[in-house]
Amino acid sequence: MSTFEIVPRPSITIIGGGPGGYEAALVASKFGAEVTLIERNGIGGSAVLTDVVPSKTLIASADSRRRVLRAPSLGLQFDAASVRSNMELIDRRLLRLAAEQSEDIRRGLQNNGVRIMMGEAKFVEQNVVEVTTMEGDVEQVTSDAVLIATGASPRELDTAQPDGERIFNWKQVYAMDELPEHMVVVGSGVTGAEFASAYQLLGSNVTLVSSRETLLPGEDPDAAKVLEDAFSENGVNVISRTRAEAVTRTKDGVRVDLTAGGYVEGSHCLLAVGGIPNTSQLGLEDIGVDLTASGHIKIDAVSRTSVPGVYAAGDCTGRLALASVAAQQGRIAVNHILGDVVKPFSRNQVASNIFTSPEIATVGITDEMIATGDYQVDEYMISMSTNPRAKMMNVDEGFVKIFARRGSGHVVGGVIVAPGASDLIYALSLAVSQKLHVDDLADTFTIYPSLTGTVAEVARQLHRREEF
Ligand SMILES: Cc1cc2nc3c(=O)[nH]c(=O)nc-3n(C[C@H](O)[C@H](O)[C@H](O)COP(=O)(O)OP(=O)(O)OC[C@H]3O[C@@H](n4cnc5c(N)ncnc54)[C@H](O)[C@@H]3O)c2cc1C
Ligand SMILES: NC(=O)c1ccc[n+]([C@@H]2O[C@H](COP(=O)([O-])OP(=O)(O)OC[C@H]3O[C@@H](n4cnc5c(N)ncnc54)[C@H](O)[C@@H]3O)[C@@H](O)[C@H]2O)c1
Repeated sequence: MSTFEIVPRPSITIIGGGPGGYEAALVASKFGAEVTLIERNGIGGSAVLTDVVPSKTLIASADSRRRVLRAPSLGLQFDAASVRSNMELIDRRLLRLAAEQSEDIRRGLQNNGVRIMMGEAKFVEQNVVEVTTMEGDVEQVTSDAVLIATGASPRELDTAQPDGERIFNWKQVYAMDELPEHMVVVGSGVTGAEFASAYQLLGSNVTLVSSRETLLPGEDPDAAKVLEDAFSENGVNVISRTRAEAVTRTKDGVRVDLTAGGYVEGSHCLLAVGGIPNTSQLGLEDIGVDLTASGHIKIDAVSRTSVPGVYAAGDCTGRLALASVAAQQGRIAVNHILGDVVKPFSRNQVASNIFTSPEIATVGITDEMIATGDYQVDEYMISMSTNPRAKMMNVDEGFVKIFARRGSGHVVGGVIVAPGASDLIYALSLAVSQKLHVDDLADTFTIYPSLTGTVAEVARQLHRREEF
């Protein structure tokens, strides 16, 4: 007799086909659950179709142009004026990549036996979800548990309505025939900073309207400073401590009125003023799911909502809006539903990367958390400009910083600002998740010459000699 004959096959309904939903669906179906995934737009979610994949593909083109234009400093000679960004080709490529990835995920789900329903879902009861399909048919799905992974949408300002021609939100920006002559980016969070960096590197003039004193509020201040210097050096015009009051079309472009007075004109405007959770049309109030004041779904560390059997993951929960976090929360929910070993979600181990030039990667405890006084750490930072490989590559900006628990010497966090920081951070991420000691990092072989040499060097500086 097989296990499935003894234990009934649990059924799980998942609303939303982004990383929070599709990762959970894959894990659940592999472990024998009967899974229905409902998606109203496209499999892969916003992450694959409009947010992560297109923006990072755009940035890959921008970064290639940056490297080509820097090549003369390495002794290469060519006509730099001919290195132009063809937006039509760039946008076509990134949309194709996004569509292909969506299709890969759809195939993977189907191969694993997940039932995919394309349509809009809402709760009827806590274990009954009603789906209105693309064709207008209505069907009810009843299951043992429901996972909500409905993501978020761009926040809109009444006085700055995107029209998809000159005024964009981040989902609309990939339909341009020509490189914007002057892109005004509103919002200096991660989205605004990444797009400002990308369009400048592609060859646009860029103005960034920042409501704060510094760029990247909440991120590592040393890293934000490196980016501010890079923007200043590259000619990105940052207007700080003012908000965009209104954005309107002019004859040839856009005009952005500022709350501090005055205005800035450009050819195009990109609004990057944050997101709002997709939680309002789901019938959550009817079944008693608790929401925060901002409309996010309240969950605990194993992704449970206030209603038994209803779980939530990803951007709709407002806990670190990252694709990797959404996927982990979804996997945790499934493990909990299926009664498997569950490791609760821990903010203190999350790694993230800001894909500007240079990249900014962070893991574990942050400067902001240390400032609360809850964590006692020793920290050390070395500039990348001292690294031999960086010199060979003509990299003169960036650093490695490590936080070690004071007294024990265990690595609890770190920041890497460098080209390829998104890959370099893995060593620190492993150290944080496996509770390695700074001496473990220091004693691990690195390649000479390599950027990771600086990771080991920072760890060596944090070594404490035992007193005899
Ligand atoms: C410009 C940009 C760049 C980003 N880059 C990165 C990055 O590089 N790395 C990173 O980790 N994160 C990045 N993020 C964040 C990342 O996109 C999100 O954290 C991630 O998409 C969250 O995944 P999710 O599954 O919660 O939601 P989503 O990816 O938004 O998927 C939710 C899905 O649910 C569907 N849905 C909603 N309501 C319903 C309903 N009622 N019925 C059926 N379906 C519904 C939606 O159509 C959507 O497809 C970026 C965000 C932005 C805006
Ligand atoms: N590489 C990545 O992993 C990546 C990339 C993009 C976004 N994200 C995630 O998505 C989430 C959202 O980031 P975001 O940058 O889209 O939103 P955000 O809410 O973090 O930043 C929006 C910024 O716009 C400002 N703002 C609001 N109204 C304004 C106005 N009228 N004028 C000027 N500024 C205004 C806000 O003060 C805020 O600083 C973050 O958690 C981020 O981590 C991740």
